[in-house]
Amino acid sequence: MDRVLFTKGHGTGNDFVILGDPDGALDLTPELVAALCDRHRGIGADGVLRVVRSAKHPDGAGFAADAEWFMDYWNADGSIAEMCGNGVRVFTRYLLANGLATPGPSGLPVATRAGVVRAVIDDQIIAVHMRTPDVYAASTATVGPLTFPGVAVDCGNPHLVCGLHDSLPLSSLDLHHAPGFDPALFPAGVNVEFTTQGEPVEGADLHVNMRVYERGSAETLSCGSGALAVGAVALRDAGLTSGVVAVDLPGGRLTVTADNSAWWLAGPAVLVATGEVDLAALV
Ligand SMILES: N[C@@H](CCC[C@H](N)C(=O)O)C(=O)O
Repeated sequence: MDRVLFTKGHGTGNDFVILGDPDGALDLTPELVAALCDRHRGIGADGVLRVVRSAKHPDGAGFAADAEWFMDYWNADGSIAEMCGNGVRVFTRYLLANGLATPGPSGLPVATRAGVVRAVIDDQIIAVHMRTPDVYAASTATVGPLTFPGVAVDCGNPHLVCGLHDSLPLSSLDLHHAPGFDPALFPAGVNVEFTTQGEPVEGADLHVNMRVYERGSAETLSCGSGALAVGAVALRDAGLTSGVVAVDLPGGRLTVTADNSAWWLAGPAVLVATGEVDLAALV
């Protein structure tokens, strides 16, 4: 199976190579994923989404009764992650575009390593009912000589949200290298979000600007689960248990809504290309 069909898509600039593999026949390896995501020698992406029937993947089989499709998510370096908020939204767009699923009255269930989430489609915007983020510990991140206090948040995958003082713009951070973090608190690594408070925007209770350095993918234009973590910390810091948080990232705006303990992540999800890749030419 040297030649394989792929689709390229993104959610607010967080881009993915999507591989339709309903029966789990593809021998996806860390090396192959890293080669596909290589922006010079491969297709180029922040990660790979394998679209596989839950029943046909060992990590998805336990969810097969609740969700037909499993998002097998891989970071650009070939590592596997539990959750990808933008990935779920792009994955849903792929299912719809290829006639692989039809949303029911309560949306479209998608299985992930962090459990089953539900996507609701409103034209260009896809909103996902995410699991409740758990804000659980104080920690720090370092960028060069700078140390930033932060808060650990579990969104199914690990996050560390660090608020910057108003005097330090987000653009001043050098995120060419991975921020330092406490490996005792994050033994499997962590996605690090840096935030500043935004000006008031219409339709949102809070507005936050954010940059992210993702575990396994370096700095990306957007991170959905990161935005969820940032939204949870912003609401907590404002003393709110529900509300709407507009999160502006380099790739665009995501909206986090907490409503009666239900947490939603919403934003655009776009498919931009389809093609055929010669796997033998990659590695
Ligand atoms: N960009 C994703 C998160 C992808 C996984 C992350 N890099 C990890 O290793 O946990 C998102 O939109 O949530």
